[in-house]
Amino acid sequence: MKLLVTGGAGYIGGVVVRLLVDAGHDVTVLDDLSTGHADVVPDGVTLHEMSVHDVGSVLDSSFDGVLHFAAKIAAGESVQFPERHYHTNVIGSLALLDAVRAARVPRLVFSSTAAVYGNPQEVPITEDAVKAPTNPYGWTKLSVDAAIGAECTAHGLGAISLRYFNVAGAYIPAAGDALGERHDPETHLIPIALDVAAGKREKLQLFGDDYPTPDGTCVRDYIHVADLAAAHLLALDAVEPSRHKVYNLGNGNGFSNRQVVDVVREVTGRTVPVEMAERRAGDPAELVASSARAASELGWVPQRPDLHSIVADAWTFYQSRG
Ligand SMILES: NC(=O)c1ccc[n+]([C@@H]2O[C@H](COP(=O)([O-])OP(=O)(O)OC[C@H]3O[C@@H](n4cnc5c(N)ncnc54)[C@H](O)[C@@H]3O)[C@@H](O)[C@H]2O)c1
Ligand SMILES: O=c1ccn([C@@H]2O[C@H](COP(=O)(O)OP(=O)(O)O[C@H]3O[C@H](CO)[C@H](O)[C@H](O)[C@H]3O)[C@@H](O)[C@H]2O)c(=O)[nH]1
Repeated sequence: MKLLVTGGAGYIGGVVVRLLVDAGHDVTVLDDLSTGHADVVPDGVTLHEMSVHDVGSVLDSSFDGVLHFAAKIAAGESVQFPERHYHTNVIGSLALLDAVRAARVPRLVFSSTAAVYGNPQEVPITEDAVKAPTNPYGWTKLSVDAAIGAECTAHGLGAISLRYFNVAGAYIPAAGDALGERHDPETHLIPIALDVAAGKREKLQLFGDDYPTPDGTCVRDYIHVADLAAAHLLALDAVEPSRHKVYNLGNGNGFSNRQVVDVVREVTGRTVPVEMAERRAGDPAELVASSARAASELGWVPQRPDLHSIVADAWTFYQSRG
């Protein structure tokens, strides 16, 4: 298939691009490099360095599908600067839908998120659970999911929203460069904890220990980036015209922030000094996925569900970067 990948120079999009190219697809990347890196895009893949708001100048009827990763991603930032998230995630995605409609591109795979659920009434969270985001980031993704659903009904697009839980780890291929998280500034727990383990930061601040969870810190469900990426290839094959399908992607195992730090200590063999800090605004207490629908309908089976291997791959990548 001829595919456009927005955000394909980013952490997750970059791994998906690699898998798509390996599977023989003809891939084009659109990315403004605001958080991504041009060196992630493989040789032979065209990179349009531009904003998703201008995607209409690139997309034409020769494309068979779009995978849409380009977004602002930090939930905490979205509380302080909601306008950034609405501008990129909502207005940018509406520009993409306009371009998809104009060019009659038949397939869309969208990066949605566990943040659409907010504080769940039950865990594990199924796709039918109540959606009550606790931060603007989650609201932007929920509103785009709704816009995509309406687009499919009205105009015949076939789309899949993949609701990722917490993506972590690195893609370590047998040959070629490894790909992992390189956000600047970094906001995610695991890469920050690795920074502390490596001595690049003095200590890890843990945001809140008074949540209604077993040890008081937030609980998350970590999914290996390579497992997550594999789901996108399955989704491309599962798209059906005029339908919008939604799948949660996680391992179904919750780890508290303290437990994550313990795993980082075990994997690295280093000390990770921790300092308790205030809650970070917008954080839901617990996000753990039921991915039963993705298993039964997409045939998706994570190959690296163990948090130790996820952190070990992140550490291998971290060390490879010196
Ligand atoms: N990382 C996670 O745990 C997680 C969890 C759930 C959902 N997601 C979603 O997955 C997607 C990818 O996340 P990621 O972790 O790879 O983040 P990332 O920041 O590494 O990648 C995002 C990419 O989009 C690009 N981009 C941002 N704004 C753009 C714009 N206006 N125009 C064009 N390109 C733009 C960035 O340069 C970057 O390359 C996002 O949509 C995010 O919301 C991520
Ligand atoms: O220095 C830090 C960084 C994070 N945390 C805590 O670690 C947990 C995980 O935080 P992350 O920032 O790593 O991830 P989030 O759960 O906030 O969000 C991530 O996963 C979500 C899905 O669950 C989203 O889609 C989002 O894009 C992605 O950033 C939270 O309780 C957070 O407060 C700390 O205590 N200290």
